Amino acid sequence: MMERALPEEVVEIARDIKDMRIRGAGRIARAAARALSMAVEKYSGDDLEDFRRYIGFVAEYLVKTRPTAVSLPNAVSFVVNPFFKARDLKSVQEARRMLLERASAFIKYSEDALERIAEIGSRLVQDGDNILTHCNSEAVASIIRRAIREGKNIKVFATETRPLYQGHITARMLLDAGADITLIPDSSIRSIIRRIDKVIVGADTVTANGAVVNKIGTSLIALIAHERRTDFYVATETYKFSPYTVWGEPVVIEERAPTEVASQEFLDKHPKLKILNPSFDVTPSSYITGIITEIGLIPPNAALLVLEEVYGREAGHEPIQGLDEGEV
Ligand SMILES: O=C(COP(=O)(O)O)[C@H](O)[C@H](O)COP(=O)(O)O
Repeated sequence: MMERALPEEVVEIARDIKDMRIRGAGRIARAAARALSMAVEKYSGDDLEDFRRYIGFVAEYLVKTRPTAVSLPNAVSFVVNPFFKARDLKSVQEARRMLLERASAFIKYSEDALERIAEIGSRLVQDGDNILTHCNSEAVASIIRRAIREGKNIKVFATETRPLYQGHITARMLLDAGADITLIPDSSIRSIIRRIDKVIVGADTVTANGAVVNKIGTSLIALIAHERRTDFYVATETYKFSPYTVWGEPVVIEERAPTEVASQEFLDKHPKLKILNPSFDVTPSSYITGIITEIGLIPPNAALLVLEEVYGREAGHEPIQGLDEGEV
């Protein structure tokens, strides 16, 4: 792989994604689209072949920041694939325009999708509902905000979401929206579930067979909800459906640093101690009541149909084009 200097703004966004200053699958996807725009704007040459290699390099660099949320490679593919497929481009200028248009189209799509999800999701929320959520999902937050705006009197229970406490972000966000919100320890779900009418969580990846990959602990909540016959919904944009899983490519579960679980001091004191810190888990489709997307409320078993709808006959596997071309 050829190393090449990247604009500082692109490096900074990649670093923010890696270190989770930008986090959540939707925000990560939009940040990647923004980073691609910046990379395009900062390119100063006029050699189309060199520009192709440069964009391929930036695309791969961005995709490598975090492995689990398919929204990231899907956003990058949405922006760069038409460019790599276009055989009639005559100048860098023309290519630049195309990429910038695709990047802003993705960002707009993503923002509009959240509004649609809010609209569709809030129809499921009844006045008086107690809703449980896990981690921090802007798709879920958009539904809850909308339900509150519609005058529904609801209570929200948010898990802390250890080890990084994304539940605190959810609590802050929803307090700002005027929600009645209660923060609960992750381990309290089984004793609290009897008070819950609906669980709504976000997604990092939805597989072709309707399983949902989301923050670690999600599958345990789904299991407990299933045991008690409590509805368990997933709110997600369709660009979190993974075309890569159609032919069985596994979803890589991110393993994060041991220091997120125990302090360096504690680890130094106990050098034989092992730590496992998987960041996501997989909830099987049989525990999921429905998936709330911008194209409608779908049964998890229809995930493959959504992939066909979004990717057409390319749903099998559309890798980011250009990444295996030449030296990139
Ligand atoms: O699991 C997480 C975030 O994990 P992390 O904090 O490790 O990124 C969220 O539930 C999904 O990304 C959906 O979020 P959104 O609906 O905002 O895309």
